[in-house]
Amino acid sequence: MLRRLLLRQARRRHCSSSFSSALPLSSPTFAVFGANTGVGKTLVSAGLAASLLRSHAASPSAVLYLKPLQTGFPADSDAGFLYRRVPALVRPSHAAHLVASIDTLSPAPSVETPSPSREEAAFSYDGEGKAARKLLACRTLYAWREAVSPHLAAEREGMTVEDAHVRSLLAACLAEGENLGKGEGDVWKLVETAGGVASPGPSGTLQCDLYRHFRLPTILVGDGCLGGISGTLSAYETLLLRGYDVSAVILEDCGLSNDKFLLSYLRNSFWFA
Ligand SMILES: C[C@H](N)[C@H](N)CCCCCC(=O)O
Repeated sequence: MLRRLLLRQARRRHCSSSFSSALPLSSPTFAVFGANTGVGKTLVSAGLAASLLRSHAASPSAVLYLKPLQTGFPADSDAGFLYRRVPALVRPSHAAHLVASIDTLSPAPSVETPSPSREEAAFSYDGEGKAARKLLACRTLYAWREAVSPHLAAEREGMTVEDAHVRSLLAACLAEGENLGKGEGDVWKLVETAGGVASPGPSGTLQCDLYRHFRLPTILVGDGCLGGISGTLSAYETLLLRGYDVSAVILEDCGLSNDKFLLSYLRNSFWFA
């Protein structure tokens, strides 16, 4: 259901910049933004990747997960989380052969890079019928050691990156991802941002501005905890004001029914009209 909704949104995407027009519409591509850090963007990305890869149809044949900015690395590695956890989530499903890979393109000099810098693992699942081959590629673009905001890590660790470089490396990875499926089925792509919608990137530019050029349809991971209604609405409106299409708002249930309030508020709001 969510997949169908996201697919419809991806196809409705307007092509208003050189980056977005370069992204083929056959590859549903989503930005995953959060109302704050720690709200579960990586869990949602992992769940989405697993549910796409569980499909026993040939398509989608691949999921490309990109984490453009990772701090706290390598202890914090959202790409690592998907690489380790998604194969286990695929396991109970249908016949499939999954190849998962992980790599990091540009770690700061202060980072102790895992060795080898690229890993790959293959999984075969028992099941009936013809096994569909699937790929999961998890990639971190820039990584810093300290678990702080990217602008601060960049300053402290002497690796600042200009916005144009972040964008062009991201664009190159998205374009390269086209070859993942080898034409056997759609390639879905997820771009998980760092922290909240307005958390700064390495140059200090807010990430909601940094990635605006791509015009990616967006999944907002809201906050189901106390204070999360306000945080989620602020994040949502921050995205809408910048012209993002927010395809879905997903939040953890912390027992406060934040989802019910948000749904009823948004249904009656100017934004939803
Ligand atoms: C350390 C970990 N990687 C976090 N997700 C980074 C979050 C940065 C948030 C910056 C901020 O908005 O104050």
